[in-house]
Amino acid sequence: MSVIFDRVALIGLGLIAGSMAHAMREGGLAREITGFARSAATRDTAREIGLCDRVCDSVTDAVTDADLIVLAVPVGAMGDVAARIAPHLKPGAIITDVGSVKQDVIDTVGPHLPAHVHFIPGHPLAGTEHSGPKAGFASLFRNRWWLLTPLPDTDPDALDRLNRLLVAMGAKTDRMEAGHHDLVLAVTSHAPHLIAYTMVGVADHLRRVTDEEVIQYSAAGFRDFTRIAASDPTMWRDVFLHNREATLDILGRFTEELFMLQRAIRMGDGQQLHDYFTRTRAIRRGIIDAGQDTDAPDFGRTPGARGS
Ligand SMILES: NC(=O)c1ccc[n+]([C@@H]2O[C@H](COP(=O)([O-])OP(=O)(O)OC[C@H]3O[C@@H](n4cnc5c(N)ncnc54)[C@H](O)[C@@H]3O)[C@@H](O)[C@H]2O)c1
Ligand SMILES: O=C(O)C(=O)C[C@]1(C(=O)O)C=C[C@@H](O)C=C1
Repeated sequence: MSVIFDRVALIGLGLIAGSMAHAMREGGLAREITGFARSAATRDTAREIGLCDRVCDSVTDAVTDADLIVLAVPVGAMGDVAARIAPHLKPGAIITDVGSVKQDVIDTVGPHLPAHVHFIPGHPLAGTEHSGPKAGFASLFRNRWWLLTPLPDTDPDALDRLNRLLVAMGAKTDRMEAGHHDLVLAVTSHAPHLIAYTMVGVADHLRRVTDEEVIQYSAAGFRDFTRIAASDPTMWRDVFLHNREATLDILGRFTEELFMLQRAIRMGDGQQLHDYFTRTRAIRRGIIDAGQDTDAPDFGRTPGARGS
């Protein structure tokens, strides 16, 4: 692999930035990686494990002379970070983010950035329930989608260069309109996380009645919920606050379906339950047949260039 960016600045040194650092180093994709995180403890840990070539104590130092700046902080912090770094950005620099929500990030980051940089919002559809500088690993993005939501006037050369980096880190890339992205992710990621949080909350209430049995005998389905419900509280608070409308839309639909199934159970309508589960099984099999079993199904993405 060859160098794609001379200097990359990672702002926020958690799971996603850390995984990018490992993947870029493994592939020799950047000549120098600088990093900054808000908390001194996180910066110290990042230094201890040698996550970046240079961990800076100020965000200004981290972005000065950077060719690529990656905003990898919770969605609610993106606007503030953009405002702080804006005066220090090199002309021609590319700024991307990895936030799980796109329209809100465009609305809060975009207005701070000078006209002489290229802002290309993005979102890797890859993660774990772990967070922090020690959570990252080089293969996180391998064979996973990385969606880009470029603005209409985005410079094609800048887009191509960023795309090359993402593909070199192992990702499959696609483009999507930001509002559409937020609706798709509300279905495939945001609402499912809220449902997992709720289910674990219900089990926690029940535990007070049944003592330890809920935990001791937890079956595979519930264990999957607990894994997801262990995800970072700040990140997920911000996702729901900043993708509010799409999430509420999907939760409204979810509640209607749940009531319908609840009624079928109450009425003993086995046929309705069986038909419903047959349809959902076909969806799962369709995902596997399409080779997407590790990622989100295609909910009518807008057509766009694929990176791989
Ligand atoms: N975790 C996932 O599964 C996942 C997947 C895809 C995208 N994302 C998105 O990536 C972003 C980062 O998530 P993560 O999982 O790496 O989180 P993380 O909690 O592991 O890391 C976040 C980092 O940001 C730092 N930070 C927080 N506020 C800051 C601020 N104001 N200025 C500077 N640094 C600040 C924290 O110190 C921490 O180092 C989020 O926007 C999230 O929505 C997460
Ligand atoms: O695998 C997980 O733990 C995840 O939740 C990752 C996951 C998701 O698939 O929903 C979570 C949030 C993101 O923005 C992208 C990916």
